[in-house]
Amino acid sequence: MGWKSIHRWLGLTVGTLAVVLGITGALLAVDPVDQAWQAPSAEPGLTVAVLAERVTNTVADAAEIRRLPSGAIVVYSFAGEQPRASYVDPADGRVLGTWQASTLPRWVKNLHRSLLLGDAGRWGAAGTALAMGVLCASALVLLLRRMGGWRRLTGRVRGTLAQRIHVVAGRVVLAVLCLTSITGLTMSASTLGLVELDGRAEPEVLSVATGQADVPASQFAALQGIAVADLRKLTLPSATDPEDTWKITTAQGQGWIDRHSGRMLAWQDATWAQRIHGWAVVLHTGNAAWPWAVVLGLAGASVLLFWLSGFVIWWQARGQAPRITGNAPLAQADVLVFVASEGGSTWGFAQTLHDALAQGGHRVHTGALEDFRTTPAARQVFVLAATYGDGQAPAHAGHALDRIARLAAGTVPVTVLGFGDRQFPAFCAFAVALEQTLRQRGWPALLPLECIHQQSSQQFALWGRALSQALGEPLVLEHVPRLPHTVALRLTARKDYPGATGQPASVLRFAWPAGSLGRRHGLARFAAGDLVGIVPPGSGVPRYYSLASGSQDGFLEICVRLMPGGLCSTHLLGLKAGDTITAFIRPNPAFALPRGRRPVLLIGAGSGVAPLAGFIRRNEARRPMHLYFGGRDPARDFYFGDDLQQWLGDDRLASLQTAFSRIADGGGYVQDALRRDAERVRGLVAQGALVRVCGSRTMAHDVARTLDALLAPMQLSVSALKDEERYAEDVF
Ligand SMILES: Cc1cc2nc3c(=O)[nH]c(=O)nc-3n(C[C@H](O)[C@H](O)[C@H](O)COP(=O)(O)O)c2cc1C
Repeated sequence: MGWKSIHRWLGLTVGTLAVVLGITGALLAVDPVDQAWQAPSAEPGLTVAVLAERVTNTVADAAEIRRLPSGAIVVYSFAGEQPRASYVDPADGRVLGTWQASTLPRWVKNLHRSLLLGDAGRWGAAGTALAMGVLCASALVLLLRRMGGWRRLTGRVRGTLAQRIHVVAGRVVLAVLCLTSITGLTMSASTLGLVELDGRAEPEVLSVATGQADVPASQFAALQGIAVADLRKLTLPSATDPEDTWKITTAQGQGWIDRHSGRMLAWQDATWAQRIHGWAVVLHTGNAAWPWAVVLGLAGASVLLFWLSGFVIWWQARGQAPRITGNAPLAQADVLVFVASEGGSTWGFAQTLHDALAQGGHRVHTGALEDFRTTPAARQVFVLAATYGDGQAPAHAGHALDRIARLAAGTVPVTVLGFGDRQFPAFCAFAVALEQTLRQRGWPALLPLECIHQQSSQQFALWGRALSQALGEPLVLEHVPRLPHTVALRLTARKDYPGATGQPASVLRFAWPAGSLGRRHGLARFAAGDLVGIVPPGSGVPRYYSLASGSQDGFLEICVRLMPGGLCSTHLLGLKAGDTITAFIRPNPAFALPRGRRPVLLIGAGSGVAPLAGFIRRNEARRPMHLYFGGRDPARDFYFGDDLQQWLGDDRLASLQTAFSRIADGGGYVQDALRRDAERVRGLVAQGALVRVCGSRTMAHDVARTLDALLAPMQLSVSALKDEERYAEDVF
């Protein structure tokens, strides 16, 4: 069982009890905070001798003086037969008011300590604390794996909202939760009698009358050397027993003092078990320092957040869990498909491939990559591998690469298909490593490695076409991902362009429905650079377009170029004002522009200028934004051209450089414009500029190569900028 399973199942089961302990713990943290405000602490340097004198002067029948961990002094006395506990001011011994152990109902403490089940419940609570410890340890392993090691622990967290909440909260409170479970276990060990704090007998000592007048407490030599800061409790001798002694307990131990002479009669050092227990209590309850109690309270309350977000993560993963239908037995299959997936989506693609091949008459077996093997019956092997944790394998396939590297090469072709995201510097790194290892070992391949960006169904379908050709069989890979809730959007305006190479294009503006999914539901907020998924009629596969507007603009705008034979672009370019489309929003947080004053370098080609135009439109703060636009012909594909001129005029756009490749003196490609402006580009990067690139994959690749060359003298590269989260691409 891996760390992930341990974490998941412990979290889902014992996690519910941990929520009870967390919430009650958070409530109990109120007490130390409350007590810290009730009474003052002793002045620094005050000795127990002086304190005892002051208190005995004001409280005639004082029986015991306690210093609470908060520093407040409480005196226990008797009013007749009635025991009483009062706060006193250590400055003069004045009684300040009645002391109460807790302002909370007793059952809260009992619920926390024993789940309201008495002794059996104490074992239950201890077991839960142990489970919390294991949850924390597994969380640390998973956190490091997810983020790609210690060095990246503080990096940006990616994933769904629930995943981000779980990971970010984990980074903040994991250490505190670990500590509370360890200290909780330490305390349970003594409450349950597993550890004896002090097995020694008390010394048999008595006060001896000297015949002279008794020394007053303020002159007790034994008490003069002890600061109030070290005091735990001071028990006064009984008024009626002349042989009774004073007894003092401090963090260091306990001592017995002659009531007549004030001499220390006996002293016992605190045992190690007592000292450790003392620290555990302080750290677990926060009773010695109210700010720590606040931290503990927040950490306790966060357990509920972990449980809820963990539950959502489990629920979502459940929906994507591998459930391959129609799986042929391994030994009989002529096609084997092996999958490495963290979030589960790659299994969906595997199922699509599986079904298409099975429909073509193949016997297909699909399994997890850690079970990689070939069989005598296998004719083709496919490996579908996602990359995680900044270039690493998904957790379940952590050892698969090493295993494959040790296998003797077979003769059956093994084709790798990677799944990743270009926003990561190590794009599809695990698939690349698999491909390299397989080729180095001598395995043949039917097709070279292909990497699918952001789970693109279109890219997968294209790979399917290449596969169909290579196999010499008809094969269509139409992967229909699970779609989120969609809404109908109504076209309100369009601006048409002749487009380059005879492919007309339009900027389409849709009204954003304020009611159903719109602004009133915070969930549906979107920003320029996010994606709108459009489901064309007659297909379940959405096509994604980058948004040129944000919800604050009050409309949704995209730039669409007609793709020859393209179902969605044909549908969109055929729309008239008033027609509707079916759509949903897919956030693209890695491409979003963080707020700030840092300059922004925007590089876009063709319809790729759309999200960049959206950034400029919202640049009300007039941060310096510089746009490099690449097109073919200003008369045909200068999308947003009029808007850009207007934004230049009102300073939303600081500068605009264009390059048109199909006209004389047009300036070539956008990367040529960057090269011409090398000094300026370096200057902007030196000022901390953020870079956003949007356009075709080839264009993004050429821009990255150009910038690598331009930045080399600064010992910088595109990959270094990506590491610093200053460089993001949106490619299609
Ligand atoms: C936390 C996290 C880390 C990721 N790290 C990388 C990475 O280093 N390189 C990459 O190309 N993709 C990375 N991705 C993107 C995933 O590989 C991509 O979304 C993939 O399609 C997920 O497939 P799965 O759902 O089967 O796990 C990461 C995604 C997440 C959530």
